[in-house]
Amino acid sequence: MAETFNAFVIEDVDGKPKGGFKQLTLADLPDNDVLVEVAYSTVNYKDGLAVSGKGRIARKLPMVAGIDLAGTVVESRSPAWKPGDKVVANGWGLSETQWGGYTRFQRLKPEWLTRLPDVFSLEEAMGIGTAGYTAALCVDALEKWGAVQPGGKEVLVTGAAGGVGSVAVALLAKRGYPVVASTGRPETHEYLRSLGAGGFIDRAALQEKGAPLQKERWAGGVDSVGGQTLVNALSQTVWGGAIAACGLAGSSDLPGTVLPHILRSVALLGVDSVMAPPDRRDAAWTRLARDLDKDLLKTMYEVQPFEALPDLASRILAGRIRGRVVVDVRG
Ligand SMILES: CCC(=O)SCCNC(=O)CCNC(=O)[C@H](O)C(C)(C)COP(=O)(O)OP(=O)(O)OC[C@H]1O[C@@H](n2cnc3c(N)ncnc32)[C@H](O)[C@@H]1OP(=O)(O)O
Ligand SMILES: NC(=O)c1ccc[n+]([C@@H]2O[C@H](COP(=O)([O-])OP(=O)(O)OC[C@H]3O[C@@H](n4cnc5c(N)ncnc54)[C@H](O)[C@@H]3O)[C@@H](O)[C@H]2O)c1
Repeated sequence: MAETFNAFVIEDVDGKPKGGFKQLTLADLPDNDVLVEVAYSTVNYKDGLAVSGKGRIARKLPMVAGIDLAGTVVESRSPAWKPGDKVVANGWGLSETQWGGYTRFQRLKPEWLTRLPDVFSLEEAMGIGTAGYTAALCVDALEKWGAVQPGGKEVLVTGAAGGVGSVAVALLAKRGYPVVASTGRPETHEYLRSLGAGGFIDRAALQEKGAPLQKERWAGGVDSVGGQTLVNALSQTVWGGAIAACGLAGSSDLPGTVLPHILRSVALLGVDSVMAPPDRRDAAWTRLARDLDKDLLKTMYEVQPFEALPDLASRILAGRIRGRVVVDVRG
C-alpha cells in the first residue's frame, strides 16, 4: 500500500474554502470501520459546486471532496464487509460533513456502502454514479405514484443531456414510457434519441414565465433544473400526474402557484439521494441493473484522469458536459 496518496482537499484559506490536490497518509483518514481502496469517483453537478468553491457544499473543513466512489474493501472492523468486497458509496454527507471519494483510500462507515451489483464493473458503477442512481430514484418515485404508464402520455426529462437526465431518459424509455427530452443543445439530439428519447422540447420554451395552468401534456417528469422550468413542467402536467424534482442546475427558486396541485392533483415529488435509506438505494440499483443497457451506458460517460478534476468542475457548472464523467483516482 502506498505510504502517501493523492486526494483533492478543500481547506480554509484566509476564511474562504479553497480546493487543491494534497498528499495524504492512511493516518490522516477518519476513524471509520471500513478502509476502501478507491478506483473511481465522478463529477456530479454538486462536485462542480464543491471543487470550484461556488456552492456551499463542504460544511466542515478540511474536506476531501467527491460525493461518490467505487472501490474495493481493504480492511474492515465490521462483519458486514470483508477484504475484496466491491462497493459503491453515494451521498451520506460525503463532501459535506464526511470525507469523500476524491482520494486513493477512504475510511467509511459500513452502512454507507452498497454492494456493487454483479452486472457492473467499478468503472460502470461510477459511469452511473450519484446522478444515475438519483435518476433511478426519480423513476421509482414516478412509478410508485402511479403517474406513468407504458405507451401512455409523454414523460418530460429536463436537463436531459446531463448526468441525471441521460440516465433518466434511458430508464424511462426502457420501461416503454414515451420520453420527451428538454435540452438547449440540439447537437445532443442524436445522442438522446439513441438513449430512447422520442421527442424534444427546447429548454428555452420551458424557461418563459407562463400561466399557472397550461395545456395538459406530461404524465410525469424528471426535473434536474428547478426554477421556472420546474414550475412550467408542473403547470403542463395532466390531472393526477407527478414531477420528480431532484435538481437546481437552473435555479433553486420555485416561482409558481399551488394551482396545479389543488386543481389537477399534480404532485411534486422531492427526491434526495444523499440520505435515502438502504431499501430505496437497493431498489434503485436493482432497477439500474435490470433496465440500463450496458452498451448504452458506455456511450453515456467518459473516463478522465484525476488531475483534470478542476477543469471538469468548471465544465459541468457551465453545462458543457454531455452525460457523465468518471474520474480515475488511481492516475
Ligand atoms: C447530490 C445532491 C445534490 O446535488 S443537491 C444540490 C447541491 N446542493 C446545494 O447546492 C446546497 C448548497 N447549500 C446551501 O446553499 C445552503 O447550505 C442551504 C441549503 C441553502 C442552507 O443554508 P442556510 O439557509 O444558510 O442555513 P444553514 O446552513 O444554517 O442550514 C439550515 C438547516 O439546514 C440544514 N442543512 C444545510 N445544508 C443541508 C444539506 N445539504 N442537507 C440537509 N440539510 C442541510 C442545516 O443542518 C440546518 O439544519 P439545523 O438547523 O441544524 O437542524
Ligand atoms: N437531489 C439529489 O439527491 C440530487 C442528486 C444528483 C443530482 N442532483 C442535482 O441534479 C442536477 C443535475 O445534476 P447532474 O450531475 O446531472 O448535472 P449535469 O450538469 O450533468 O446536468 C444538468 C443539465 O442541466 C442543463 N442546464 C443547466 N442550466 C440549465 C437551465 N438554466 N435550464 C435548463 N437546463 C439547464 C445542463 O446543460 C446539463 O445538461 C443538479 O442540480 C444536481 O445538484 C440532485
